[in-house]
Amino acid sequence: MLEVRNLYKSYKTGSKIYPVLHDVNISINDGEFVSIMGASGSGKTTLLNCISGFISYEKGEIILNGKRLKDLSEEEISVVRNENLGFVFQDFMLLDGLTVFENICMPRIIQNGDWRKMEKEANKLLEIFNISEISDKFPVEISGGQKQRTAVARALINEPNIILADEPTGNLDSKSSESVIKSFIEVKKRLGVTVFMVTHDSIAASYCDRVIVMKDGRVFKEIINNGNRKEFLDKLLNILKDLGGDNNDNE
Ligand SMILES: Nc1ncnc2c1ncn2[C@@H]1O[C@H](COP(=O)(O)OP(=O)(O)OP(=O)(O)O)[C@@H](O)[C@H]1O
Repeated sequence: MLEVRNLYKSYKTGSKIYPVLHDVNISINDGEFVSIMGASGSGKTTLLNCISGFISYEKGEIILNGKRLKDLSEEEISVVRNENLGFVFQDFMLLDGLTVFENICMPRIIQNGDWRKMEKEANKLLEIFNISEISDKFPVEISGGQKQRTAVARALINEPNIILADEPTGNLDSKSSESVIKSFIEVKKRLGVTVFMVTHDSIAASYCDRVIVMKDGRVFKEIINNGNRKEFLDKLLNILKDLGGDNNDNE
């Protein structure tokens, strides 16, 4: 369970203070796949970075697996980050000199984990994401979609229960985007992992259980997917149209 309660965050530049998040309240259930959308500058990445413990905030609470982030030391936050969270970024962040298999194992190698257990888990992830055949290839030899699926597998090697993804389909064509989103659905179904994704891609968001739309640092609307993806996408597009601005890459 991930909860954000009455969150306020501002940035200070020189003597000026720029408020970015105002009284944000979000609650995400275990195993839910939730997207966060909204115009550029509405505070989506800031919210994700607060949840990751990468940046501080002035007021409010973030509760991850029952732990209030504010009560934790830097060291304890790092432990939560390593054990409970997996990260996926727009730019994949794979190491060019390592194969797909080695990239996936990297977070576990850093932790000096049990090699045989790691190998077994990496093989399971390769199979889930349909990348077993490219496990010995290097990032330069694979497609964008395969790179991102490798990155999702890497995010899961330490068995987190929450994946935080910032624009995971931002650098992909529509077919590769779909393959990445389907990998998140697999993650949710087979491993029960919660996925929280920032995106401008309404097609990608239409696969989610719920979409939270932000406007000017506030939660503007929440839309629940009742199972009809086409209907959900139409609803989403209408809300984004009402928002105006550059909030939708698919229009
Ligand atoms: N480190 C920072 N220092 C000062 N201001 C910042 C900083 N990071 C972000 N901002 C400002 O905070 C606001 C929210 O930024 P944020 O990146 O969270 O928005 P976003 O909704 O993720 O935007 P985008 O969709 O373009 O990625 C913007 O006005 C941005 O300029």
